[in-house]
Amino acid sequence: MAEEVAHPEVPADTIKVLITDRIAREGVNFLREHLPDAQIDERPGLTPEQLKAIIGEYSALVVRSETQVTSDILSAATKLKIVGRAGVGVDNIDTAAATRQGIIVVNSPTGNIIAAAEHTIAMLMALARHVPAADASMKANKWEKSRFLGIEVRNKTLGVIGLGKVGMAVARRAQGLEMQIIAFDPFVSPEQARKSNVTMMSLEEVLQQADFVTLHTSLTSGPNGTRGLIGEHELQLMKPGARLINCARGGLIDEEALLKALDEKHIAGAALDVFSQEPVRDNALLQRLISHDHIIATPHLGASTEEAQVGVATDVAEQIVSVVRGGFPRAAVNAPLILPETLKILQPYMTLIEKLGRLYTQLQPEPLRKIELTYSGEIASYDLRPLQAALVKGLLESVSEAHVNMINAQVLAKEWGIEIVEQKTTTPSEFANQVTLRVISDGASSESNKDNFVNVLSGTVMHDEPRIVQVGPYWTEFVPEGPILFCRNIDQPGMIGLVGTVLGKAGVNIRHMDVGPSVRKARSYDANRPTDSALMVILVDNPIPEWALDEINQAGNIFGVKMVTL
Ligand SMILES: NC(=O)c1ccc[n+]([C@@H]2O[C@H](COP(=O)([O-])OP(=O)(O)OC[C@H]3O[C@@H](n4cnc5c(N)ncnc54)[C@H](O)[C@@H]3O)[C@@H](O)[C@H]2O)c1
Ligand SMILES: O=C(O)[C@H](O)COP(=O)(O)O
Repeated sequence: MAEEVAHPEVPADTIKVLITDRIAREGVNFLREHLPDAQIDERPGLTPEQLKAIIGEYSALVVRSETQVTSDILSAATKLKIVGRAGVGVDNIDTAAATRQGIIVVNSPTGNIIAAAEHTIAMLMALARHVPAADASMKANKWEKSRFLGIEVRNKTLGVIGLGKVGMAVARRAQGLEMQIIAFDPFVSPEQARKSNVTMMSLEEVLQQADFVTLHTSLTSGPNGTRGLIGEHELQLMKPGARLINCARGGLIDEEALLKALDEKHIAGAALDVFSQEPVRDNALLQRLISHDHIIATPHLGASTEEAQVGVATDVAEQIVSVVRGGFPRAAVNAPLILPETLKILQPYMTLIEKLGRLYTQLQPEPLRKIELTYSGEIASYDLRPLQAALVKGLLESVSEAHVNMINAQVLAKEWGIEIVEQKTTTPSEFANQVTLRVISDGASSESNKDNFVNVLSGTVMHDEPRIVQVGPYWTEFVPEGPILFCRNIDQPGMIGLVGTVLGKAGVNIRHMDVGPSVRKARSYDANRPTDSALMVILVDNPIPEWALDEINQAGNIFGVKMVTL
């Protein structure tokens, strides 16, 4: 049974941050200093069951590589906004599940590069000179000078697999040791590598030519993933007597195959900081591996320097403070990066487009198939992903339990079978900047349904305030806010008076009213225009009683009234 966090005096809306792996004090202090009203709980060593039992209380979770943030745990994380990984690798976090739930996952992409690179060099030298075994021998009161004959690394070839941030830092340091560097990384161009005196080759060539092979790719699954990148075949390709180093991720090496290659003395040794299961304690295969004479093992210490731990902890703490205060993270693993300046410009359009979505679902509650979103004017030149997210939020939140944000909008739209197609033109249309939705719904009855008139919704922003300017086939202009009555009628004298009288009788105050002709007519005055339908948009101060809606609906020449709340 999970131990409850006892804070009975804490108000219900207090922000709570849970830290489940040990992080540097500086990170915890940063959180306490910048979120003075928040409750910061450090609970290292929780079992998955204990974590699941309490995670529902928290807005933010901070982990390193030990806590497994699985989809099962996230399913209980109803208030969670952000998972902060104080480090680089996020393979212990189910980011797909977090994305579906709209939870931001952030990491510290650069905080521990040097630490990891230096540990790799330490492993390289330890392998070359048998440092750990010699030390153990000394501690056993022996003096085995001739047993520990080493090799020099100068003029040897180091094969780097994964020439990213850590891989490149290792390459630079190894060049300082006068090693030749060859590398395999399908995403790095030979020209780019040449500038750093690194020769790119195929994986096979690197394995065949290197005296030391060091792994620095992230761990990914799937057909082109890196899981099991170094298996029996690859180990056999390595030069006889070569040495292997892994300070990246355990799953990159087939550990059984490695044990075999060592037992057969095909390779001379391996240095491992990471394992397919961590901690390795009760795993028989890993126990055999780490106790092998030609293995040097460390318990995932790559990032364990004072400097790196302060760096990653404060990096993640800063992002948590920003996100729980409604801002944006610097290094989100699952969110688009939108600059604050851009976001300021987009904000009123986000409100507008969310309201257009809400208006559509309330006027026309039918399953959607496709939405064509057209942006015209200068607004079209911005990164508009937040607007698409706002649309999905508007469409779905009034009809479902979904909590939509920039993280999960695309996934949710897909789950609901909604295809969103964007068109952008910087040439202004009717207004300087305009957003128009064209909706293709699933309703077979759409054409025949007399209430179905909302296939187009359009809006703009004036003085930083959203305005809806077209609803279906009608021109209009109103601020989408609060309870609004939509009433379609024959465009003839007396209709406004009729509706106004009923509302007066019901004691409903009209805040704003707009009567829009059909778009087939010009917005300007034309005494000879033919009789047509019109749309009354009536913003009211209080909800209209049912009987008053019925009375308006049943009056002659009115074909459809609908109340919405925006
Ligand atoms: N032991 C530790 O404590 C420790 C510390 C820091 C980082 N790491 C791990 O080190 C690894 C590298 O970190 P990084 O910050 O350099 O990441 P990075 O993303 O900067 O670099 C990874 C590189 O791998 C390359 N790559 C991807 N697929 C590949 C493949 N199939 N074959 C070869 N290369 C491939 C990428 O193109 C990229 O250049 C990660 O797994 C990270 O989790 C471990
Ligand atoms: O991915 C990382 O940042 C490293 O593997 C470090 O992991 P750790 O924070 O658990 O030491």
